Amino acid sequence: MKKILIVEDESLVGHHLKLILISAGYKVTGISESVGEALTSIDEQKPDLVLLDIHLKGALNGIDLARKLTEKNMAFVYLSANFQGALLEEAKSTMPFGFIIKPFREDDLLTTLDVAFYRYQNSLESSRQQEMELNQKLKEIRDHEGDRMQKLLRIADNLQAYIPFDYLNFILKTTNNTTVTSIGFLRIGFNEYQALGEQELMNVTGTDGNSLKNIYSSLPATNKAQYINSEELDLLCNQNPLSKIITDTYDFESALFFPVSQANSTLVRYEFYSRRGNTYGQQHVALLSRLLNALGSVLEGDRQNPDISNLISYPANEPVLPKERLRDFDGIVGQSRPMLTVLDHINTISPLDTSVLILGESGTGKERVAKSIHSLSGRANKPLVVVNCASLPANLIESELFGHERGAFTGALEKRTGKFEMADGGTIFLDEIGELPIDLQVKLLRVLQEQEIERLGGKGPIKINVRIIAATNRDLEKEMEEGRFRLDLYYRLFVFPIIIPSLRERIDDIPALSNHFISYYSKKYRKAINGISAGAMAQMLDYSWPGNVRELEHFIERTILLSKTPIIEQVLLPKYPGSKATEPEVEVGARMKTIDENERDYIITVLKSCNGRIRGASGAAAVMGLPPTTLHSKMKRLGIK
Ligand SMILES: Nc1ncnc2c1ncn2[C@@H]1O[C@H](COP(=O)(O)OP(=O)(O)OP(=O)(O)O)[C@@H](O)[C@H]1O
Repeated sequence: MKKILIVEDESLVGHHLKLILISAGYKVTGISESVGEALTSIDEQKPDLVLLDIHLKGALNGIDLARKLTEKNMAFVYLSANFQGALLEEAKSTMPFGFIIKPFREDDLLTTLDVAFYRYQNSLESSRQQEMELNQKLKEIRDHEGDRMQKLLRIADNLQAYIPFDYLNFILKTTNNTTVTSIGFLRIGFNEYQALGEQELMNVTGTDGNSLKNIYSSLPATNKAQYINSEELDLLCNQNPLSKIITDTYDFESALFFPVSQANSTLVRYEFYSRRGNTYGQQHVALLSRLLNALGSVLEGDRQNPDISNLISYPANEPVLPKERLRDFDGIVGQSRPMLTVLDHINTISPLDTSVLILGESGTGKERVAKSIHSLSGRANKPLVVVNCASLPANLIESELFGHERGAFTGALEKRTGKFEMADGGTIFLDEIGELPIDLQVKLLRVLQEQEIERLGGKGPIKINVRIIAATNRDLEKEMEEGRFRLDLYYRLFVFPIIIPSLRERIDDIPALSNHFISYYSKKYRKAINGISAGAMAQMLDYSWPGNVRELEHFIERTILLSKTPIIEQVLLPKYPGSKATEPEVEVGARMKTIDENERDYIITVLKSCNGRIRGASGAAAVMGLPPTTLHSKMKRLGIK
């Protein structure tokens, strides 16, 4: 019997809830009226889920309690009379497993709990599975013959999907245990990193050798795990000069430190840094703690040769790639920071069988992401069936999805296999799920729950094994409020959402996407066009792209068709966002710039848009998709200072 704790300061409501839950077959472990009471009760009774009101007796409220429950990895559902604006946002940030709005209908309460248990179980299972995989990976790294730099790099690369970072710094001790040094990996692409040993650190931070030695020797010994966010990071930097130079150089906003005592005592601490605020929490510390044995022995093989002088054996400043995990995301172009987060999510979710909900404006690449998840999953050799729910006439959707028997309705002359059956063993991609009529949403929910379908006019249910990926550009929360989308279906699908940013939010991707489409369409239309001028690129970077990548793609296609020069010299985009793009005009007979002149202009424009920064995820090299050293030599050749 599942156990639920009710946290509610109005005793009438509390007792009413208790009666409903008991008659639905739950065990109610108690009714607490304050956060303190609730925590004691949780320790004693170990409920499976907590149903909590936001307003409680005492100084702390339900959101404070929720934060503690998140740290304990416990399931909880909010219950409140008002979730408005900021309060709702704050409540959502604690990642609840459901919301119930007072007054509620009994049915809605029970469905929400049912869904919450399902989601909790699902997230638990996927995190267990991921943890097992990570443990296994760390063992493989330990047993693998290879140099230490590759080992550290592979550790960093494997941790990325679980603990996102822009920089992972390993603090290490030398053989005699007296000298400390560090090796850091700065993320510059999906699985591309810039290695920073002592020399590189001195170069990028402008610190001289003696100062760096002093910094290392004065590093505070941190023996406990800690995560640090925003303002606290400044405080930490005051005490930790190494964190200070790293944070100042790369504008980090949060950090997580985790000490590990390595069997051969060479590795002392993992330091994760992120440019996003509030990236780290108790769940990351808990994960690292569970991996402590694996992390503690991962460099064990180096016991015979614990000298770290061979660490920096790579050509300095060249990006390093781990020898495995080279992912091809099925043609997804873009390495901007928001896009790297999307790629990380794809990488994590693909091997699991969980449903995925892809959210994003029209033309952002939702279908492309769905294809990538399918092709990276264990179902890749089975079909991926794409259904656009918006383009099907309402009266045909059901037979289209579930199929029909001959004679099931007037006009059903032949038996028809539905899309779900076609996708058996594979994946179905339900695009524009927000358009699905409400009665079919119930049927879809049943497919998700029971993994079976029923053909129209059929004799009974048919078992199927299909993974569902759904996508929408609608605001589903608003659709639910207005009664057009079912809450239970939303939560079933929302187990793993992937949010694709609009192109406006990742302008760093515009050069790479443009070059990709230029090369694709110039080949397709057999035109010798191989680049775009700096001025034209600057205009493209300035435009707001309301139609996102699709608009960019169509624009380049038209430009290629009309262009008469080997380099696209000029583009004419609307001045006001929202107005229609004008067709590009091509200069005829004008003096053409040389390729070098164009390259020079392009590099200068990108450098300007990156505030002169070359390295780093938002540096010019990353924007152009070049290693920083290559960019340096190009700049030297073209006389750019
Ligand atoms: N990151 C990307 N890299 C390469 N091509 C992309 C990328 N994102 C989108 N595209 C291309 O842009 C076009 C639109 O993408 P897609 O159809 O996946 O968008 P969508 O979000 O599903 O749109 P809608 O909501 O209108 O269905 C496609 O031709 C797709 O291949």
